[in-house]
Amino acid sequence: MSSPEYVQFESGNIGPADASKSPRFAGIATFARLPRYEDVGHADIAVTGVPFDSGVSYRPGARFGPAHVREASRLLRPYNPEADISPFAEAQVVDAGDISVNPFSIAEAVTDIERAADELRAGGTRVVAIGGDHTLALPMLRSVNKTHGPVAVVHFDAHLDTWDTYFGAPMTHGTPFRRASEEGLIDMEASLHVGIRGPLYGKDDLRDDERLGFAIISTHEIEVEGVQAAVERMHRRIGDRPVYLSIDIDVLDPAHAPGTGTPEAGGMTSRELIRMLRSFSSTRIVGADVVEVSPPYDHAQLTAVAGSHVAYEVICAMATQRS
Ligand SMILES: N=C(N)NCCCC(=O)O
Ligand SMILES: [Zn+2]
Ligand SMILES: [Zn+2]
Repeated sequence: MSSPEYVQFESGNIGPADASKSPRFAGIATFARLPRYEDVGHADIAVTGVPFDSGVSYRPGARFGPAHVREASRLLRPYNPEADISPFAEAQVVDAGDISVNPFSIAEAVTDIERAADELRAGGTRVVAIGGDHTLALPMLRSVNKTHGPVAVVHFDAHLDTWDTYFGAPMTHGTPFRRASEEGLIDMEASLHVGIRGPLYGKDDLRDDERLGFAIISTHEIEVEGVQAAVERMHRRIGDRPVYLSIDIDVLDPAHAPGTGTPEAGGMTSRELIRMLRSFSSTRIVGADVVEVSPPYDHAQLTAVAGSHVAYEVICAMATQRS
């Protein structure tokens, strides 16, 4: 068994295994069949898995998300015609494997994730984390903050994730953005949630959320005003600030992404989400995550295909920018 033949671009970057030379269904899965970090030794952008779901409040399983997304990402191709970019030629993109996270202690796992993100980011590499549950956004933001200060968080999700505690636990998948706001990690003039919908605990959730520094573009608003109007409003708020993109796959309707822990009816289509993500190509993205893919509730890789394409679009938007 030989190792796959990677594409060598004129830019010097090493791309994915060549699907015309080694079948895309063969070999150990890396994201988009990219080389592993250790095969290249440096990276502009690193995809890393965070197999952690001890922060979920309902259905578990997202710990298996990274492996599932990698499997479904085998079919991604190296040229994105809509964005007119070959992301893996423009930037050296690698799969950095999974972060070793403690499944029995959320506090330790959060420390593990922050430390691993710090190490990956040390040489200027930008990290795209594949979850895992949404708890991981907190340590990712803590890491990014050390370089960039408070960033514009653009958070695609059905849920606010600015709740306070569950059973007294401060770090869960429903609370990362409240903690991040309290710690001064977010730019309170420029952060927003996109795709919010579904029942809340009460009106105070919205009052708290606003006080914590978030604006909301709801799924309802996207439906009534249209995707383009939502994109324009989003970018008016972000301006030219550094952006951290956090994408909970449950922002999609359960018809597009059934494999997730806390599904809510009436969500966006994957087409709408991809269109919104493409608008970030002119934005300085300093880090990103794609979270909450839970394979036990998935069917026919629907959610993993959506997750892998979402991560690919984020990489495309990042690839022409320098950190
Ligand atoms: N981050 C996600 N996916 N869900 C948060 C739901 C929190 C709740 O149980 O109300
Ligand atoms: Zn959610
Ligand atoms: Zn979430």
